[in-house]
Amino acid sequence: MAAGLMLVVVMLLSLFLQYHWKRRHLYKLSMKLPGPPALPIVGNGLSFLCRHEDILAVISSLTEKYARPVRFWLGPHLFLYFSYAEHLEKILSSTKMAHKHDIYSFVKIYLGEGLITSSGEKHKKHRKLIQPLLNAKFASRHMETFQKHINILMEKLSASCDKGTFDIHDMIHLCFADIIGESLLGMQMKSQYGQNLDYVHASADVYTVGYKRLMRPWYHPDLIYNFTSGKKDQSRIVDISYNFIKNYVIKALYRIRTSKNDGTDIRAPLVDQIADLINKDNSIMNENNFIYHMYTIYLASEDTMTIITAVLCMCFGMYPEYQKIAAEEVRSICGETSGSISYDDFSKLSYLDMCIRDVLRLIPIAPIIARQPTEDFVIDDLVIPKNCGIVISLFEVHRDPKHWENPNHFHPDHFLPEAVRTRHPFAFVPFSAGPRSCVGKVLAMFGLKLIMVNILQQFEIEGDGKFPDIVLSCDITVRSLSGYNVRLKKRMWKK
Ligand code: HEM
Repeated sequence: MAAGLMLVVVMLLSLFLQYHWKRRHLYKLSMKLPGPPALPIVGNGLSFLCRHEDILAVISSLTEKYARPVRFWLGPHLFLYFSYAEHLEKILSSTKMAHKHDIYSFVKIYLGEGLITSSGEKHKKHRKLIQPLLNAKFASRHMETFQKHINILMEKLSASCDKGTFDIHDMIHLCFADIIGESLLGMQMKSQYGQNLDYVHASADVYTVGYKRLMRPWYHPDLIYNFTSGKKDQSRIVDISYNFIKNYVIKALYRIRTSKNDGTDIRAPLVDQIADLINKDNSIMNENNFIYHMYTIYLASEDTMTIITAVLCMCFGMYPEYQKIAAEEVRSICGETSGSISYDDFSKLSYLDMCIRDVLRLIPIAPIIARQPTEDFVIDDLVIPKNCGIVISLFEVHRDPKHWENPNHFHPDHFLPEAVRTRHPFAFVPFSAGPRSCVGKVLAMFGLKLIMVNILQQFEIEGDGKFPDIVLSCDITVRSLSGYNVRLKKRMWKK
C-alpha cells in the first residue's frame, strides 16, 4: 500500500518536473524581463480582477512602472506586453505573429473557426476569399440599403429632438443591426421595429459573458465553469446566435442553388456571394465554417460601428467648434438634406474623415490584441520563444504623448496631412495591420461617414463635459460606462 502510494507520488512529481522542464525557456525569459511579482497558479490574474472601468488604471500602473515589454502571467500563460509603435510595426507585419493566442479559445465557443478566432492555413485561405468581396464596390452598391435603414433612424432621432438629454446608443445599434443584417446576411432584421431583439441582445452579451470567463483563470476548466451561472448564459447565447445565423446561411445556399441569378451579382448580400463560391466549389468551406464566418462578420461590424458613431455624436456635442466645421463641410459637399449624397462625395469629406479617425484613435475597438508566435521571434535583441503570449496595446499607442499633441481629448487636427506625414505609421492602427488586419475597414469607413452625414444634415448635437469625463470600460472592446448622452436640435441652416 505504502509502496503504491510512493509510486503515485513519484509519478506525479516526475510529471510536475517534466511540465516545468519543458517550460524552462519561458521562466528564463520571464526572469530577464521587467514586470510585477506573480503568484503561483494564478500568476498576475488577481490584479486584473477589477471593475471594467478600472482595468485601464491597472494597466497604466504596470506600464508606468516597467519598461517595454512588460511581462505578466495569466494562470500558466506568460504574456509580453508591447505598446511602442516601432514594436507594433514589427509584430503586426510579421506572418510569424499572425497566429491568435490560445486564450481566444474562450471566444471560439461563440465564434467557432470564424475569421477572428481561426489561424493557420484555413484562416489564410478563407480570408483570401472573403476580404476581396468587402471592397469599395460592395459599399457603393449597398448604399441604398444603408440609407433605407438610416432614414428610419432619422425618424426616431427626430422624435427625440428638443426632449433633453438621452442615450443615443440603442437607436444607432438597432439601425446598424438592420443595415448589417440586410447587406451582409441577407436578412430583414427589422430590429428598429422591435423584431429579432433576442438575437440582437444575445449577440451584445457575448462580450460581457466571454470576458468574464477569460479573465478568471479558475473558470477556464469546463469542469468548474459548467456549475456556474455563466455557463447558462454562455449556452443561451450560443443557441440563439448559432441557430439564427444558420437559418440565413441555409436560405442563402438554397437561393443560390435554385435561382438563375448567382451570388456574383455585386448587389447580392455578402452571404449570397460566399454561398455562390461554395456552390461552385464545395471543398472551400463546410456549412459550419460558413455559419461561423457570417456570425463573426455580424459581430465584428455592428457593435464597432455603433460605438464609434455614438462616441462621435458625443464628441460633436462636447466640442461644438469641430461639429460646426464638419457640418459646413457636409453642407458644401452633400447638400443640406439627406438623400442627395453620391458615393463619390465620400472621398471629399476630409474633415469628417479626420473627426472619425480621432474617435477611432480614442476608442480603439480592439484595445488589446493577443498573438502567439509560431516560431521564435526576435525583437530588439530579445528572443521571444514560440508559443509565448504577445499582447499589443492599441489603446496605449493611440494615446502616447510622443505621437499625439492632445492625447486625451477629441482633437481632429491630429489628422491634418502634415501631422500624419510626420507621425510613425503604426502610432494609429485602429483596424490593426498586416495579415490579421480588419477585412471590413472600407465598409466601416463608408458606413460611418454615411450615417454621420445624415445626422449632421438633420441635427445639431449638444452635450456636456469633455472627452476625459467619459467613464471608459476596456475589456474585449472599449465602451462608455457613463452612457452615450446627447441632446438634439433640428438643424436650421443659416442662409
Ligand atoms: C469601426 C469599425 C471597425 C473597427 C474599429 C474594426 C477593428 C478591427 C480590428 C482592430 C481587427 C483586428 C483584431 C485582432 O487582430 O484581434 C479587426 C478584425 C476583423 N474585422 Fe474589423 N473593425 C471594424 C469594422 C468591421 C466591419 C464593418 C467588418 C465586416 C464587414 C469587420 C470584420 C472584421 C473581421 C472579419 C476581422 C478578423 C480579420 C482576421 O483576423 O483575418 N470589421 N477589426
